[in-house]
Amino acid sequence: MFASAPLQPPTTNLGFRRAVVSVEKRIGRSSVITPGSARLRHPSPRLEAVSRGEEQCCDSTGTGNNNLLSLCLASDGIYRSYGWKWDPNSIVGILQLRCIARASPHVLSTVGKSTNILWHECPVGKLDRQKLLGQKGCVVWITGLSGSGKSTLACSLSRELHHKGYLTYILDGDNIRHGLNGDLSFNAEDRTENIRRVGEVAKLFADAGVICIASLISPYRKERDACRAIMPDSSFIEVFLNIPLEVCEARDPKGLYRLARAGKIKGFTGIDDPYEPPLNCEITIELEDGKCPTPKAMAEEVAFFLEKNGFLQG
Ligand SMILES: Nc1ncnc2c1ncn2[C@@H]1O[C@H](COP(=O)(O)OS(=O)(=O)O)[C@@H](OP(=O)(O)O)[C@H]1O
Ligand SMILES: Nc1ncnc2c1ncn2[C@@H]1O[C@H](COP(=O)(O)OP(=O)(O)O)[C@@H](O)[C@H]1O
Repeated sequence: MFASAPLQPPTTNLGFRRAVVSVEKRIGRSSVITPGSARLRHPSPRLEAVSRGEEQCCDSTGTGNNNLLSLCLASDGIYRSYGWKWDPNSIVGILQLRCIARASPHVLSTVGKSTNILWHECPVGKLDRQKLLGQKGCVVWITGLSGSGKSTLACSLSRELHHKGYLTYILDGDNIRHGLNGDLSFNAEDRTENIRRVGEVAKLFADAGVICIASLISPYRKERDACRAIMPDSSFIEVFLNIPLEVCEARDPKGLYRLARAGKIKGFTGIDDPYEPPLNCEITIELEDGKCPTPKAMAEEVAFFLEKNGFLQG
């Protein structure tokens, strides 16, 4: 059941600090093979940190071989790992490793232009918040042309989930540009930054346990994929509103296509600026018999996906 291939001493990436982990002993029915190596049996485990006592939990992703560990930084400055649930829906196995890391607890780091910074952990973790809310934080990322119905779907989904007792929050491109991203234009560089920032904010909402609905054109595949990449496994749900340009243009609720066609807006998505459709998104919504599904039907499709994938339980 457990592959016997020797692993590297698991180097657990805590983002700003790297801790070389040596396995101390095996507890329970899972998976430590030899000192200095550990292997988890689930091919792609979705690990959730279980916060213990007064220790601080660090969500972390191990490198290589699916060798994922989450570590707790205890007050004595030693990292230890405890029991993890594999899968939030069905506990197919409890891993109970006990690891000790040789690492300094106070390693300052540099991220971009931020020097000498230290990540602070809190004993109240994501799992605790999810239990409290009875849902799992995630990002529903709605992408599509202007006028494709992103805001309509976002509102409809939010309403549907809210009525069922789930906490949602919408990050709408138009709205965010009224505040946080008001310094950004629509040139490629600024759109990239727009998407990056919304991705980071969405990640925080998801970490808070909220079902975060991000609706922005987000025309570039690379940037959407980058947002996906910063999210924990499978909690980024990309919804492509694949509504043809002709339909969006006919709707033109803000008159922007008309202005773009008249050359009064330069670099308008779909007219003289590119839109790169997703290649591998979770949900695609498109015309059926030439008609767009109703906002309610679109929302129900997304809500069904969330339900089926365990996001609507703590
Ligand atoms: N040049 C150009 N191209 C596309 N859209 C434009 C442009 N200029 C202004 N608008 C208005 O801005 C809204 C899109 O903002 P986003 O933040 O979602 O765009 S992006 O993701 O940065 O591409 C978009 O809103 P939606 O129609 O809701 O998509 C437009 O109202
Ligand atoms: N499923 C739908 N069926 C019919 N009309 C829709 C649908 N979704 C949106 N619309 C209409 O299309 C227009 C653009 O929708 P909107 O949500 O503002 O798009 P976006 O946020 O992508 O720009 C609005 O007038 C809206 O009422």
